[in-house]
Amino acid sequence: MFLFDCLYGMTDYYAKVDGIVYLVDAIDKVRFVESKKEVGRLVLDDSLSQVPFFILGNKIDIPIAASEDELRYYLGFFSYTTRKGKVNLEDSNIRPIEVFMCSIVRKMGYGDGFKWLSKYIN
Ligand SMILES: Nc1nc2c(ncn2[C@@H]2O[C@H](COP(=O)(O)OP(=O)(O)OP(=O)(O)O)[C@@H](O)[C@H]2O)c(=O)[nH]1
Repeated sequence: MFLFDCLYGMTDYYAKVDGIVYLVDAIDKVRFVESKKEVGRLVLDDSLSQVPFFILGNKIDIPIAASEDELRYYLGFFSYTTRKGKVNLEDSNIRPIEVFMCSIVRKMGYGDGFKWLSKYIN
């Protein structure tokens, strides 16, 4: 099961969650503050602490879209992501977390995110 986007009131389902995908509109910069709060809430949720998490910044086909680094910065993940290779989690408490950019209408980018996520799901 994946948690997709912000799903308030779904804590009953958290025990079954294999991965979290949080979709952000990369052109709606005014709402980055709201996204930062929601992402922070999910990241700090103890019941999801081992769950791989990726953020998808959508609409990169539009020139004013935030870049990947901007999104990392605005969501508070600049030095916190685990990068796109696979991290060995066995000897650490690191939780896989990463940012990917995509354009859903152009059908590009999100596949990389799901491939990355699949490395951490048994
Ligand atoms: N150019 C472009 N447009 C997109 C993309 N993804 C969605 N849209 C369009 O953006 C418009 C608004 O859709 P969303 O951004 O999903 O908005 P929403 O979820 O309905 O509304 P909010 O939750 O308020 O953001 C629709 O017309 C979509 O077709 C994309 O990757 N690129």
